[in-house]
Amino acid sequence: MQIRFASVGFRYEREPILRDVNLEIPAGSLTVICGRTGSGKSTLLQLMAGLESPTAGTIRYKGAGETDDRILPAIPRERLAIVFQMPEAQLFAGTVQQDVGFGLEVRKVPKPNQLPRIEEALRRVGLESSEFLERSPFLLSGGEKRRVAIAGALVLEPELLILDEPTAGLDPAASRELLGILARLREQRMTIVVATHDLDSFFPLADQVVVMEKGQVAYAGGSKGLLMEATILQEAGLEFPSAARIASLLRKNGILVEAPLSVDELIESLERGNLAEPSQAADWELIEDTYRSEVVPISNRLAAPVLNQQPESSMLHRLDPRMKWFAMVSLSLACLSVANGWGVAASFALTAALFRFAKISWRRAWTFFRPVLFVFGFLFAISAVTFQNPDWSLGPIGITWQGAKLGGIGVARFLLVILLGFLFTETTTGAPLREGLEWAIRPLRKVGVPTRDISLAVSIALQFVPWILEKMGQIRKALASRGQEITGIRKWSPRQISMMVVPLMISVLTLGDELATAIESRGYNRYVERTPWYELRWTRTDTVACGITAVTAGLIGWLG
Ligand SMILES: Nc1ncnc2c1ncn2[C@@H]1O[C@H](COP(=O)(O)OP(=O)(O)OP(=O)(O)O)[C@@H](O)[C@H]1O
Repeated sequence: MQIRFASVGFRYEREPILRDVNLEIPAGSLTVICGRTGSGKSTLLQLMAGLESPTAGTIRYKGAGETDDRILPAIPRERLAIVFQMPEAQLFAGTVQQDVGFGLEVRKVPKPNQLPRIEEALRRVGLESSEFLERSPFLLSGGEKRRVAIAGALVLEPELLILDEPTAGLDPAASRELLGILARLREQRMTIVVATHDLDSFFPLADQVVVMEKGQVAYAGGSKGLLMEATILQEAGLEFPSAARIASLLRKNGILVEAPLSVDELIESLERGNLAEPSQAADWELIEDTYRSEVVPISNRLAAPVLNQQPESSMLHRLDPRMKWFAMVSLSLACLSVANGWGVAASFALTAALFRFAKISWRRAWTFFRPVLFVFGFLFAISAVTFQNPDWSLGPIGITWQGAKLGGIGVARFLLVILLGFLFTETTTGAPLREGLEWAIRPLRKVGVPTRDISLAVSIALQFVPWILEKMGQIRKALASRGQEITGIRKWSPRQISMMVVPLMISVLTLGDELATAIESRGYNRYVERTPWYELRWTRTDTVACGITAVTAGLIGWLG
């Protein structure tokens, strides 16, 4: 399958993540996408897999034997498969057979036809079905889990296979096996796109290398061409592949080598042992020189990256955390005390103004609140229902306006408190949040309250919420990539939630375990005084903000 990006742009929130991406992925090729962390590789892959839509430009796909290229959804999504970073965290079924067969189940492939396809997918990734079909995917080794995840992508027989960091975290043997699998898939003319930092492994395999820098394509072309323009790799903050570094060093020391792309090629050319003139040039010049003597490959340096993705911050971000704790608690109490529509309206208006002031994007807030709104809507509905003296009825179910009003106000109060908590965590990072709380509750230490444990637990718990939501988004994308595309309210159906629970619980437990180990390994001791690395600093702005908050909280309390 051939893929063509034409002037593609993308943003999650305000800041552009990708800009003016023009790229062609030839059918049957293996393309390697590299770039420093945060340069937009994973985002590019998700657009390619149709899990996100470009905010500018188009992505066109042309299948084997097709005359015209098409955009999604005219091209069925099952022809594009993606395997995410650390896909093992997204395995969820009880057996390998169920996990690999998930995409077939979703596509309602008849049961008798499923098993041969699952076995074939396992064979393609080098797993013996008789040994693995009935095993739990959670009890496999890291390399085996990753192969199961790839089999889950291959089972729908896609024409395009996208892999994000496929060798990350694998030992050298597992990595080599995975490279062998990809080499075989390429021989079968599958189009493969890999985002990776592991240039040593992928350079020799790549038909095309794409270098991403700050959301733009800095280079797209052959791997030798890239080494001929070695400064591009340097500017993109990437290491040269070891074979290239060793080759240039050997050249410097008088041993001529043909420009190798892999260590194997290097050893082969060394065995031939042609001598070279010693050189005094700089490392990157030597690398360019070494590869320039080769046949001229395709190479095209593209638009110079200009993006600066510094996150925006507001005055709310800069306020002292003690002031923000005070504001959150006093405004939350005021919101909880409102008992009429005016109070509710004023509190929402204030919260909306604070969100705007803090420059929190509506899209992010909406992602956070969607699940909560569903629960609150349900609570509101049941508070309005009555079976005695209804004001209005639909069959046996009656509605009272009084119940609806009281339920509405109750739900609004709690929603406001959650909104304020969200605002607080969005504008305060972990260390200030913790220091501020610890300062406020420190006097309780005298009466034996473990204040340090409490502040640590609260700051971790508050930051767990956005993390969990982000994880849920990733799992939903993983399910969508395997054919489970659910939109609207059905995203929150019991079936959908049950499928997300297993990988989510595994992620939460793993993170909890890692956090506990990290805290322990850093020598955390609740009884020992530690040096804070965030210094609390109260300024005049904080005093003014405190005054405004107190007045506003009083006004809301009075109005409500
Ligand atoms: N769901 C999201 N919401 C908002 N911003 C995001 C989201 N996902 C990624 N980003 C931002 O987009 C930018 C590019 O991220 P991306 O994951 O594509 O980079 P990457 O090159 O794949 O990095 P890495 O090598 O670390 O995986 C980063 O600044 C990141 O913070």
